[in-house]
Amino acid sequence: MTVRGRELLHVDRLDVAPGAALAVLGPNGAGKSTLLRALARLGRYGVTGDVLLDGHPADPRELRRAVAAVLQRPILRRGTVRANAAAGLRLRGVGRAESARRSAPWLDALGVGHLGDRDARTLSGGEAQRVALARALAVSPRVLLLDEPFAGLDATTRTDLLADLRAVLDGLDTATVLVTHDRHEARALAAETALLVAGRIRQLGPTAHVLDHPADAACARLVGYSNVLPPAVTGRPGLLAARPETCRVSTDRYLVSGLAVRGTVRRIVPLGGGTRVDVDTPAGTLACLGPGGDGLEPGRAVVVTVAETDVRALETDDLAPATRGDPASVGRSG
Ligand SMILES: Nc1ncnc2c1ncn2[C@@H]1O[C@H](COP(=O)(O)OP(=O)(O)OP(=O)(O)O)[C@@H](O)[C@H]1O
Repeated sequence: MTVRGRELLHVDRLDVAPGAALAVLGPNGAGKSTLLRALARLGRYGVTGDVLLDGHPADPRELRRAVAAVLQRPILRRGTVRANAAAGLRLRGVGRAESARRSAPWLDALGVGHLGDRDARTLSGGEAQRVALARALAVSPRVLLLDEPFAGLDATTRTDLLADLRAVLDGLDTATVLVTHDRHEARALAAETALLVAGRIRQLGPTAHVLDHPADAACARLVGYSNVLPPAVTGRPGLLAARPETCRVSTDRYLVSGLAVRGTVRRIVPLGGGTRVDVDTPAGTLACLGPGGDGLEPGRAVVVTVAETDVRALETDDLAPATRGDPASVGRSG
């Protein structure tokens, strides 16, 4: 997919089966929204290739009928919640009474049936997003495109909504594509996950596997294995990666087992449930997330340690952040 000759997205193939959910996880600017626009054939882009429905190339009209989308900021119209939930069906030419009858169960399924008479513009962010989802699902879409719909919600609201949506989708034949930069959303909603970096899919497979066995440094950072260690530091072949949650800061000079990297404390960052200690090492700054930073101060010589079971070996040795135009290399994992 190109805009004015610049390639924004280069995806060889991406399949989502009826009833399945695929998460596309990528950092800001990776091309996630562009991918959804490509799937719905929206916008003025140069597109090479096809969007297939049931194996047949679909034209923009067919796609408009088959696809429903929910965006990060729900666009609700003036009027009641009930009228908003029915709006998608009304747009497709369904009569007023029939639209109301068919959309009401979706408001119930998403836990906002009791708000039917409320002015939609008085809803909280979480409630509004539930109404937007009900409106999308009411048209019985064959394809549901979700563009970071949970991003603006607080953690509890998001967790509840993800669980409710997952339960609703489980009973449907709808193929769902969720784009997000949050790996927890991918885990909560999708059986398969694709990692999109700089417009290309770098890894694709079962969500649990992709999130725990990143293929390269860019994928590792995306799924929370943000401490990437080159051979020069570990003395082992190939790149290794570890999650900050599994890295410990030790003032002990001797390590019994696992991986150890010497460094000096850069700063200590108190967080909600613990402390992050940033340690400057020859591998760059490593983050260690744990219960406390007691007895540590900036400048102190320490050792960052990781248990062997928490270290992941990356498939490629490319340390450089991915840039647009990299050759495509898609790891199918799992
Ligand atoms: N119409 C356009 N014209 C020019 N560049 C565009 C256009 N649409 C998108 N881009 C560029 O394509 C890249 C991908 O944009 P996109 O919005 O798809 O990223 P994203 O992964 O959804 O990011 P975010 O998480 O920040 O929303 C960005 O560099 C963006 O500036």
